[in-house]
Amino acid sequence: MSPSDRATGAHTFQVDLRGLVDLLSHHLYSSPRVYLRELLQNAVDAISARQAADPAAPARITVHAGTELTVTDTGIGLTEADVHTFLATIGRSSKRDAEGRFEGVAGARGDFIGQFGIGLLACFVVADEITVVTRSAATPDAPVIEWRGGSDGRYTITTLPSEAKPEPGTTVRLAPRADAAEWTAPARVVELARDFGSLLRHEVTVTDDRGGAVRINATPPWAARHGSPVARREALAAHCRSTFDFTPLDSIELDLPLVGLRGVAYVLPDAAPPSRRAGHRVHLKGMLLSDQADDLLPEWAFFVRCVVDADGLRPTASREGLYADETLAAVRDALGARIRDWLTGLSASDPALLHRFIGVHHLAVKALARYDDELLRMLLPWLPFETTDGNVTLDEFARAHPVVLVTRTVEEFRQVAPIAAAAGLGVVNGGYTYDHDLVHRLPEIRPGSSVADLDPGTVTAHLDAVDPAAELAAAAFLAVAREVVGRFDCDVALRSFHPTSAPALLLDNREARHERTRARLADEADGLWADILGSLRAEVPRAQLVLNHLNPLVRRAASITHRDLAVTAIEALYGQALLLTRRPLTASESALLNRSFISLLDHAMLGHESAATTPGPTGPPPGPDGTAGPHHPQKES
Ligand SMILES: Nc1ncnc2c1ncn2[C@@H]1O[C@H](COP(=O)(O)OP(=O)(O)OP(=O)(O)O)[C@@H](O)[C@H]1O
Repeated sequence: MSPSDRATGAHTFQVDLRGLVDLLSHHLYSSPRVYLRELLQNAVDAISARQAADPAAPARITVHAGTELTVTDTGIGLTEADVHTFLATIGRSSKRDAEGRFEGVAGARGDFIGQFGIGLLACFVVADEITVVTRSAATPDAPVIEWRGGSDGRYTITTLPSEAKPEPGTTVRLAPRADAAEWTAPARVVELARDFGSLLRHEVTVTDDRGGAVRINATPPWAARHGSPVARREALAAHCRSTFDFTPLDSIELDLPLVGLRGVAYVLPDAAPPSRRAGHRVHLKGMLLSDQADDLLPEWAFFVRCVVDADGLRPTASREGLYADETLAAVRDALGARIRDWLTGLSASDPALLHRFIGVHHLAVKALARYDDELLRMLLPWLPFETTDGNVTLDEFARAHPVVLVTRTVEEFRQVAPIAAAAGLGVVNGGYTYDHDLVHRLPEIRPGSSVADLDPGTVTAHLDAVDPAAELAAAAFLAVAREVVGRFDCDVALRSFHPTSAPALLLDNREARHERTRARLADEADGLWADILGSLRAEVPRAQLVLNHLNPLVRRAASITHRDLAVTAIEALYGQALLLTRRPLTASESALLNRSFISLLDHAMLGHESAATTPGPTGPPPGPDGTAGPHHPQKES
């Protein structure tokens, strides 16, 4: 402390080494498995440092999984002074200088994976002691040094005879604790080494006590030479199968030289829900950083899973995620553009594949096309929509229908589609996610086509009016009908339409229903609430019950003169049309259905009883009180 420090009362932080080692080694990483990643990474960096000065230097990493675990490299090694400086100082790294710049030729070339000077501590998750035996390649006459470090922060340094390590390089040795033995068992070590190191650029081998040796890395398929484009495609598909366990619909090669990125985006063969973002495997300089990276691609690209290896992206300190900086944002945009290009290029290069792709991923494409004019122009004609002509593309549909009508909800579509189709109208179901918006953009892509929202008025206008005499004959019945359904804010019209088997059509839409509910609440409420709801009141939109004059049942109903039966008939027709809309019913609608059903049953049984008691088919059925009468009076249920 300087005199001036004393004067101002300045002090220096003290570090409790045990606590720090515990924090970094146990709490920074998500799983003990990372110990092997840190050891492999140090070995790779040591080889890069040696090769920067001597490109012909050997480049081998051997992991031995036996009673002890060792990782041996042919890298740069350390002198005794290096050991004190780098191994024994937490946060000090030979790969960066005091200003945080990468050190030396290898550092300048961006060859190093490590940078924080804390990685070795990950070994304390599985062992209480780390032993490093090292011989420097940079200082050939430097002795072999053994460093032993404990998780309590103590370390010793011993000079060993030259035979202890005849060649330059480093061996790190761990004696796993009993409770961590599962992480160093040979089979587990092979699995971990494959997972982390499959793309490492130096030879990595795992050996065991029985003399077994497994090579865990090979040239990735995108960097290897292939005999033909077909062989290349097959090699990529095989890589996808072994990495992700699916056969891709296609493989999109990724290459961004500016950040030294190469890899592949594999197109999922099945639809993935947009909410489930696919985890990508991101390697930095060959070493796996994450198998669940979700910020590598734009959100819309949820139909691919990537494997990439990049030099220019930065890891977070736990080395389990990508550091969210401008480079990552630029990489995300560039990879997004690449995937978009693949998609747009497909329509020219492989329409059959595009069809298969759209069959599986049309939701993703629709989501994407809403914000991307070029893609929309390219792909809208290919996208399937539910229409009155079946499941067809918009292009096909627009060719057959100069005016494309679109519903806002699936429910409206279900309701009017058969009748509209019979009346020659072309209707698209706009009720599914994105579809309504997309259909409305059709005129931008197909000049001359026109799109309109389907409303009840449009449908009714296309249904044939009945002749005035028939209308007049049905006037009494229609008056009862208007009175009965008027209570539900519904009008009644008599029209002729196909199919003749449909007795009635209820034209209604969700907005109108909401508006009616609001108006009813305003009527029921009092005080301030009624004023507020009342001030919102617009003209209350009414639904429309269209009775089909071509339907034999409706014709017979139209001639009913008995009021009670007419009420039951209209309630039954309205109830049936209501059910066909497939929307939830209100309490009063359910009560109406119930009532009409019971009344009809009553009428049917009455007819049956009268047939049994009355001789001759022409006699009128008796009333409920036993008196003869043409019809049974309506009963309230
Ligand atoms: N196998 C090795 N060969 C040579 N030097 C090594 C080896 N392993 C570790 N070192 C030295 O020990 C230092 C500390 O290693 P450590 O793994 O803790 O951090 P790092 O690799 O520098 O950075 P990071 O925390 O990002 O992994 C390294 O900078 C390096 O100088």
